Order: sequence, then structure tokens, then C-alpha cells
Amino acid sequence: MASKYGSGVLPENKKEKGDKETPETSYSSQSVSVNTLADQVSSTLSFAPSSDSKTGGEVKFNEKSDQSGKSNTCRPSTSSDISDESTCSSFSGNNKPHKANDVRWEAIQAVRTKHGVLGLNHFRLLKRLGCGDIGTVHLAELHGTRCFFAMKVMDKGALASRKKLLRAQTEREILQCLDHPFLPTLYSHFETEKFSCLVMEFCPGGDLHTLRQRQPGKRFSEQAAKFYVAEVLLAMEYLHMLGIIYRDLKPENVLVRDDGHVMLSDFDLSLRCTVSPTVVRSTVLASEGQKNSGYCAQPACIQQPSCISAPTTCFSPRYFSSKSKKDKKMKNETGNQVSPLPELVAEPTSARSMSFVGTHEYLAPEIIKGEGHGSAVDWWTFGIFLYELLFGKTPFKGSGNRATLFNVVGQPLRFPESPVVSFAARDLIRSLLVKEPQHRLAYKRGATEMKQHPFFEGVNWALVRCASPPEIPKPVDYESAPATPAAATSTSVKSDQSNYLEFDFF
Ligand SMILES: Nc1ncnc2c1ncn2[C@@H]1O[C@H](COP(=O)(O)OP(=O)(O)OP(=O)(O)O)[C@@H](O)[C@H]1O
Repeated sequence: MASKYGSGVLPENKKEKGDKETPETSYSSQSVSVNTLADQVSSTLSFAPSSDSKTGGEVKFNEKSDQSGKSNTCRPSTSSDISDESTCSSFSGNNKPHKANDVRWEAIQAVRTKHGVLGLNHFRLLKRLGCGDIGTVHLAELHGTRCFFAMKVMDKGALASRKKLLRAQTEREILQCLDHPFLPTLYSHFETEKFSCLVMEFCPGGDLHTLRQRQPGKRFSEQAAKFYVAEVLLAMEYLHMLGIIYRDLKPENVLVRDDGHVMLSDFDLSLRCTVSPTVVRSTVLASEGQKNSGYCAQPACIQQPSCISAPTTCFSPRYFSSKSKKDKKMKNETGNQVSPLPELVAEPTSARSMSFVGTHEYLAPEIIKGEGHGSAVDWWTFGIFLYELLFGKTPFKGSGNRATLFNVVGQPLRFPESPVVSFAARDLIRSLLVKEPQHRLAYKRGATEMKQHPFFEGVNWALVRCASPPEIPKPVDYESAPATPAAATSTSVKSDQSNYLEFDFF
């Protein structure tokens, strides 16, 4: 597979990630100018000009780009400026209610109290977990605490020379904002002379791409897929509420925690923008709550129900819901636990970006066509994601990157004859993989619309995090992980020439 990363760096089958540059820059290893490609695709397929006046005038708004060309701001429909910190300023330090009782916070705090600051020398690096575009992730133990973390180490010199500093900053600032069960916790960030380090929650279960390869037929059952996409949907809803458009959903970026629940990772392609969460319904009848997925999207608002007896009802298969008296009873009981909550719509519908970012097989048509894009790209990628989990492949993959892009824009969606997948699942995918973003499911009301789709019937959104995961990873034997002597430890950062560059920590 052609890759800008060069051979031997990306795992087999790992989908390539876009260069994240603006349309003017070279995109793939085949040195295809994205502008040229978008133009070619457009003229070949004779696209009608967008009737959306926002997109039509988009190019006039000189979207600010970072040094790497990756957009860092967006153009709202109003003329007000967007501050990078606008949605995140209230989150700092360990101000994360969901992690209030996390022993790892306490362990880190104890080091800070004792030593003043937390640094690289307080960690024992056990093994390299993986290498991304801007840094290397290590399994790390906070010395003598049995508290384990994933530490992303980025070489500042390499980031600067490769013009990736702003991308790293974007990721860090977004991570600092997050406090959600299906998103990573950033415990600390510190700098050494050479490195910038992010101390995050460690996910021992690997990623969903790898997990899918281990399934029979290399695809998930519909029930398992429903579990994973429900968690991803909640994470996405939360991100959109914060004004963060994720833009890089794919199985590789969904990591499996020790308890089998998942979290979205990798925010260096994300776009931040303004958003105005709106209450569209102030009360929901308790009986309606189940039917219409009444909920409050803010994590702090999610009720803390009794989780012990709940799991089986969170993902009850649809055919149980109307047949069994017992299930009806359970459903009613669960419904009663969810008290009337307001329905929020928190979709950043006015966000627009001109950047060409993402992973080929997951790129939305509007990104490829260079029309300007907004939060609807996340719902497109959601459709590709569900398709891949269920069918074991993505729908528009071509013989190469160019063919893939042409297929995304010009080929109709097709489903394989096998495996047999429910009508609801196919209908959801079909509704998401609509080429025109304005006709795509969730374009206007985001996750609220998604949750009401029949595919999710029976999902109790407030209890998803208490549901039983399809698979729980084997416990990690931390003892057997060979500790790397700090003095000999090195990290690697990929260069633009696709070489591995080694940098010693000390
Ligand atoms: N919290 C984590 N727990 C366990 N493994 C992780 C964690 N975060 C990252 N990894 C592993 O490290 C690898 C590198 O992650 P990283 O986010 O740096 O790069 P990436 O996902 O390949 O994307 P990018 O190139 O955009 O940085 C991932 O593929 C993943 O397997």
C-alpha cells in the first residue's frame, strides 16, 4: 500500500491518513496535488455547484491555517470571532468530575506535592505502544505507584521542523477539555528541553481495527457493532457540544479500555469552532423517554443510576422489546429510572473548514471536492465506520488512493450480499452516507437525530457506559513488560521523508 509513511511503519491494513494540509499542498505519496485531484474529480463527474451560499462564498474567507496548513479555526455563519479557548477555558488541571475518584489523579498529585513538578524522570517507560504522525506513545508507570499511563512523547525540534507544532497544540488543548467516559483523560502535560509529553489514560485492549481482525469473518456481530457505535456516538455528541469536530473517526482511533468500553483517541486533526447548544424540548415524559431517547448530553447531567442490574437492558436486541413480558417489565423499570430530561441539540452546524483532512477511505465527499465542510463530516465517517464494523471493509475503497476518492464522490453506496445485516443497520448507513451533507442524517440536529434511528431502538443512552461490552481484554501482565532503562530510552518521530528518526530522551 502506498503510504506517505513509507513501508514498515504502518501496520498492515492500517488505513492511510491524509496529509492534513490545505488543498494547495501535496497530499499523498503519489504527489497528487489535492487541488488538482479535486478539480479533476469535479470536472470528470460534473458536479453541480453548491447551492449553499455558505459554501459558495467559503473561499473568500481566508481560513486561518496553522504552520502545517491544517485549519485551526472555522468560519461561523455569524461574523463573530472564534477563540481557540472559547469552549475550553473552564477546563483545566484535574477539573474532571468523572475522574474525581481516580487513584491515578491522586498518585500524580502526590508526586506534585512532594517534588513540586511532574517530569519524565518520575515515570518508568515499559514499552512502546505505537507511533503516530506527531509522536510515539509509551506504556509508562508512575514510579512505585502501580499506576500505568499511556505517554505520548513528541520531539519538539521535529515538530517545529515539520511544521506540526500547532497540530500538537490542538491535540493537547482538546485533551485538556475532555471529561467523558468514552474519551481519553489527560492526566498531565509537561515539557522537557527536547520533548513535549502527554500523560493519558492507557487502553490495554488495543484498537477496534485490530479487534475486528480477530472476529470471525473479520467483522463484528450487529449487537457488538451497535455497542461500539453507541459509545462512539455519545463521545461524538459530547465533542460537538464542545465545538469540536473530530474529523478522523476510524476503527484505528477507537481504543478499547480494560473494561471493554471504548474511547476515541487522536485529536490532532480535529477542528474547534463555536457552538450554541439549544434546548429543543424542555421536558420529556418518562414513558416517552425510552421511546424517544430523552437525555441530557452533558456528561455531568447523566444520571447515576444503579448500574448493577442495568447492563442487559441497555442493548436489548430489538426483537426482545415487544415480545417478552419480562423484557417489557425491565424496559419499563429502566424507563422509570430515566427521569424527564431536556433534549438538547448541540450540533455546530455553522462551522466551516476548507482543510483537506482525514483518511482516504473515510473522507467525506465535500472534503474531497474542496467545497468546505462542517460537522456533517463526522456523520459521514460514522456511516463508513458502522459499515466497516459490520461488513469488514469500507464501502468505497478503490485500487489506490485516487480511485478511492473518485469512488467516494461518484459511486453509489452498495451493500455486499453477505453477511446479512438488518434493514435498520443498512438504513442508518444509507442515511449517513448521503453525498450532499445537507441531506445527510444528523446534519441539523446531530446526535439527537441519530439516537432516534430504529437501529438504536432499545438502547438506553443514559446506561450505555454500564452495559456489558462484547469483549473484555485479557488483563495486562505489567510485571512481564520489560522496563526500559530511562537512559537508553528513545522515541521515534516520522519524518516527512518517511524515515524513522530516533531521538534519545537524555
Ligand atoms: N491511550 C492509549 N492507550 C493505548 N495505546 C495507545 C493510546 N494512545 C495511543 N495508543 C497507541 O499508540 C499509537 C500511536 O498513537 P497516536 O495517537 O500518536 O497516533 P495515531 O493514532 O497513529 O495517529 P496520528 O498519526 O494522527 O498521531 C496508536 O496507534 C495506538 O495503538
